Amino acid sequence: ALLPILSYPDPRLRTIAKPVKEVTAEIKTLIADMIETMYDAQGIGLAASQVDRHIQLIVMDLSEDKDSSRVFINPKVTPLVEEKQPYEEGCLSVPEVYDKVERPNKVRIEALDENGNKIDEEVEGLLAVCIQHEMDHLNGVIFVDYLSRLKQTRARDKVRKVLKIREKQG
Ligand SMILES: O=C(O)C[C@@H](Cc1ccccc1)C(=O)SCC(=O)c1ccccc1
Ligand SMILES: [Zn+2]
Repeated sequence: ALLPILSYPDPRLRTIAKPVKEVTAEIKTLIADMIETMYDAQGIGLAASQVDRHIQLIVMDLSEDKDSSRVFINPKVTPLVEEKQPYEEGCLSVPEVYDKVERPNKVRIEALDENGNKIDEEVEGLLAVCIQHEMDHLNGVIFVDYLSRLKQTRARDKVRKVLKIREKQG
């Protein structure tokens, strides 16, 4: 089922997500709904925080054909390089706002997958950028927090405008 995505600056987006204790049937349903919602919103990632579920769960799919989704439960991300690189980011909770954010572009991801199997990978490029962006969501951080006050104000105005237009479109 499609889930409503919280929009910036909704304070619920600032909630700190709790670890997942057990991958229950309910959580497997949430995973499927998040993947469906991510594709419908044309995203490459989605954190549970964005659908108002405050548990440490991320889904991602960077593939062209949108046929290889990945699930990260209780993820831990460790930068593998000091140097930060800028990357043009977007966010499904801040629609139609794109801006450069500097992040390490090589990280180690430790997590569980949807079957409770351990994930321990070194990734770089867009996958590294995206997992850090999603991890931020689980910690109540949104990419606009890294931008200037002026850009944050412009982002708030833009989101308000976009949501009004989407409401009219029905
Ligand atoms: O809000 C989210 O977490 C999803 C977000 C993930 C993300 C994209 C790009 C850089 C960092 C994190 C999106 O999918 S935004 C929409 C999108 O598909 C996209 C935007 C910019 C570059 C590439 C993809
Ligand atoms: Zn986001």
